[in-house]
Amino acid sequence: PTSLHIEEISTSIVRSHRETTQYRPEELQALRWKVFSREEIHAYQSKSVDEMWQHCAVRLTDAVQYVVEFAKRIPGFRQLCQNDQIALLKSGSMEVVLVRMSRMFNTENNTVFFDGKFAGTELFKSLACSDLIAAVFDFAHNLCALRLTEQQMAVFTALVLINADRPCLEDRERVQKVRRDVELALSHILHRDNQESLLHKLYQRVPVLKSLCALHIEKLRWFRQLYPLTVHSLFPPLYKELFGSD
Ligand SMILES: CCS(=O)(=O)c1ccc(CC(=O)Nc2ccc(-c3ccc(CC(C)C)c(C#N)c3)c(C(F)(F)F)c2)cc1
Repeated sequence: PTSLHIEEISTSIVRSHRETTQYRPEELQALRWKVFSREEIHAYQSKSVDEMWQHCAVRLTDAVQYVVEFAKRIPGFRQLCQNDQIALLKSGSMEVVLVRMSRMFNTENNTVFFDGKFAGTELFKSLACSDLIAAVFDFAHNLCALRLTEQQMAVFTALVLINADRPCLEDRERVQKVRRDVELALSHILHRDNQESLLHKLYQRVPVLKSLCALHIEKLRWFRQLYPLTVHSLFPPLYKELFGSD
């Protein structure tokens, strides 16, 4: 592909990213000191396990919906067969949500944007998943420290999604072809920003992403054993489709 073609791909992915994030970086920046009061934190901590899980599942599904929209706008994604589009989203959407979380992390007070304000890990106590929450916060903190630009974030998240090694793919070669262009787009952007060293650091973070998603699925299995009806009747259908083992 010509460098013009790669430029076009970068531009289109960056536009798709901007169109599919609920908050602009400057909006998140302006909100960064809007933290929950002690009373508000106490109210979250007083929720029952199943209530808090349901609340978070809804919030997570909102963020995932934007990632589904982002995927559909990545050049070449819609040309993949339906099965492969779903397989890539099933295995990659949570990873993209977690990467995007780094844009809404405040490293100065270790808080993340949730439900309209910035929350620390203690707010999620009633989930009974402190290890998962701690790992999600650590990941967001580390990635936030890399200070990715929106363009770098956009192309990196496209690369996280377009992965030919995912399970249950029918046409791997086709996925690899689409991935090739996204890889070139990321190298092009990092070269232009004179930050080639970031590529290695970003690839180093991918295994942590996988372990985070595996931990999330493990916790969901644990929760579903305790509260089958909550998952069955109160969890968003998309959440169950993407993260439920059925
Ligand atoms: C993403 C694009 S954006 O426009 O920048 C944007 C768009 C939306 C938001 C707000 C937002 O959705 N924050 C949020 C959502 C869910 C969760 C969360 C809650 C619980 C769990 C545990 C599990 C048992 C359900 C997990 C996990 N794993 C994740 C979190 C945070 F991780 F902090 F707890 C924050 C922030 C920026």
